[in-house]
Amino acid sequence: MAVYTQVSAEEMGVLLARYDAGTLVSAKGIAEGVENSNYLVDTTTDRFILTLYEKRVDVGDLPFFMKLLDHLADAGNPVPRAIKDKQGVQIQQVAGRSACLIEFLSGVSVSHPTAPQARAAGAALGQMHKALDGFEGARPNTMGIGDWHALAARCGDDLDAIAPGLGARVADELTYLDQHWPTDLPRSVVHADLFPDNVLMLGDQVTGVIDFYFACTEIRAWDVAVTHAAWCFENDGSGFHRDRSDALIAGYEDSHGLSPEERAAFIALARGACLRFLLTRAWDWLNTPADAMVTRKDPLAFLRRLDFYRDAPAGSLID
Ligand SMILES: Nc1ncnc2c1ncn2[C@@H]1O[C@H](COP(=O)(O)OP(=O)(O)OP(=O)(O)O)[C@@H](O)[C@H]1O
Ligand SMILES: N[C@@H](CCO)C(=O)O
Repeated sequence: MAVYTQVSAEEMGVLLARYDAGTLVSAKGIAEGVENSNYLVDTTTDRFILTLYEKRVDVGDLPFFMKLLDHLADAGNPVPRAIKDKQGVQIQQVAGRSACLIEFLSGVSVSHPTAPQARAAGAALGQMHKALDGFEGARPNTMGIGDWHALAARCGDDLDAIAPGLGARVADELTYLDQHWPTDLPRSVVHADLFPDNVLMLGDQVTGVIDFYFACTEIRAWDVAVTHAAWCFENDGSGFHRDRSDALIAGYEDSHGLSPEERAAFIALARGACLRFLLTRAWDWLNTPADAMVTRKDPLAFLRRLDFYRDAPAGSLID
């Protein structure tokens, strides 16, 4: 479920009156997602998403996210803008939460991408990276390599309760990444969470890229590595799909491209991507009661991916 905060029809009506967006016809809570409360809002003139920002989004970051989405949309990327009210305001207060009325984009997210869909996702990522070259906004990555030691320490011995030996495996990986993490690759603002559930598609076309709430300034190729780890395996981390991998990288090459230095660092970046999601999932796993309404995501799905990248011969994935 992802409706933590209830919004009454009266509150919804008061909100819509601030906009040139028609009057309320219906509003339904959206079940998908775990971070924020989302409603599908139909008015007499249009359809919108109403997002209320919950615990994980720092409201101080919202102006950065709005500027980023406006910049990407202006450059022709299929990302949803936050609608401006009659006064030009994008960030509102609804039911005690910061909230935005957001453009609705059509399409559905795929759970088992085909190679053509992976290619389209790679191309969409490259187009965004092109548009972000020179973008002036910046936001530190709060889930980057500098944060993984502390996150692992916070999980502590409980990692072994998820899987025997996981704590030692994480410690070894941190040592490897500290020694092999690239320091001189180009950086830019990146999406940082381009999983299939954050890409809306119609057939093989990308119709929407959503959920920019982890967007940050990072090594640009890390975004490719995150996307690769998210798209090229079975959801439980087993079964690497070589066809999706080739297609994803070909799509990215079509629209942006990787330098030889980025290619050389790709496996280390992908191992870092796996560790990031392993650790954040492990933390959530340990701190979300098993009977909570939110579905916990399996940290071991990223341990399996990590093992795959660790064992992949250098240059075997993207050459
Ligand atoms: N602009 C949009 N247009 C159409 N549908 C959207 C849009 N934004 C969100 N959705 C729908 O709402 C669902 C939840 O949105 P989202 O993934 O952003 O949730 P979240 O809780 O913020 O994040 P997370 O995926 O990290 O849990 C999406 O799966 C999608 O179906
Ligand atoms: N996409 C992430 C959740 C957001 O960080 C995951 O699947 O673990």
